[in-house]
Amino acid sequence: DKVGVIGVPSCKGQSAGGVQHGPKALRQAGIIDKLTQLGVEVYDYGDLVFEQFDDDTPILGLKNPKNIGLAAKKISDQVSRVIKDDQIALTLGGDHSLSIGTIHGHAAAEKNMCLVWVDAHADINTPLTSPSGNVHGMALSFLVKELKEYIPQIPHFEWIKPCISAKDIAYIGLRDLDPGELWIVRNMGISCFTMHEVDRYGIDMVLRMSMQAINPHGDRPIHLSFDVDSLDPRISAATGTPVPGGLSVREGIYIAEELAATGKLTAVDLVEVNPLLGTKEERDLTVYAVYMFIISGLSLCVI
Ligand SMILES: N[C@@]1(C(=O)O)CN(C[C@@H]2CCCCN2)C[C@@H]1CCC[B-](O)(O)O
Ligand SMILES: [Mn+2]
Ligand SMILES: [Mn+2]
Ligand SMILES: [Mn+2]
Repeated sequence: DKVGVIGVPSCKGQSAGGVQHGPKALRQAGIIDKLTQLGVEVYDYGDLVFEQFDDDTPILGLKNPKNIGLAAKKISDQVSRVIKDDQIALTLGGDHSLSIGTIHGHAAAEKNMCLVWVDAHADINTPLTSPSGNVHGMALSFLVKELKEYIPQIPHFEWIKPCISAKDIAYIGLRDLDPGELWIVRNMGISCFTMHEVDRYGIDMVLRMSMQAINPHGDRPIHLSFDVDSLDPRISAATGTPVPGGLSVREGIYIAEELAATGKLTAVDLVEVNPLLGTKEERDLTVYAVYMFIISGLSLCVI
């Protein structure tokens, strides 16, 4: 397989400075060199450049609508192009609001795609249920067809077409949801494997149940959106919203390997690495965990 790497130095979906340096930190870890050494054909599209707009007033509490809405459009177009070029779109973030663009772009290129969201959080607050106004916690609400009636008109978001159904999504690693998200996940029937299910069934069974739910015939392109805060903070402290009791590195790697082994992995987001948070050791460990995650997975794509 071929892999197209897209850097997205986004930070406006949340409030901790530094996450925009995630792409640089992941590149410096040597992801591209290692994949190349392993025989993966890698195309590096560099980092997307986003025009900065200072006149960006919050709307209904949602912060940075203009910057995020316009950035997401660029991301969507780029991811679409990469997938249409028959490459796996590997997006290096940046905060999780970038997934508005990557999932929208993936669906534009592969309308039958399905989504595995690995995260401590559901990131499905609507602008009206969000406790923070940070778009990284709302990304999915703009994309899920069944939520359309609950989403108010947001300037610069009008171009976003909901492109995925609740039944096409599987969550893994959840352990910190807001009340509005809990209602949505329960009432929309989204497959949800929290850390409780990971403890109870083990990661292999959780993956089998996830695929049974969203990709039973193994014919659908898979979008894997990986928030580094899905991992336990002891191995991924350099992130904006850490939550105790997360996945081990081995569980994370297993997810990447199993999804890659399906041969249907078509897009991967690596998000929320913030090199400015935590000590140097914590940063290096966080980056290394993401490196191991992606190398283990994509190196299987060579076979
Ligand atoms: N649901 C949230 C939102 O702001 O919407 C609230 N939460 C922080 C809050 C801290 C106090 C205890 C309850 N949680 C962060 C999350 C977004 C994470 C976005 B991600 O991309 O990092 O997953
Ligand atoms: Mn998270
Ligand atoms: Mn997230
Ligand atoms: Mn986070």
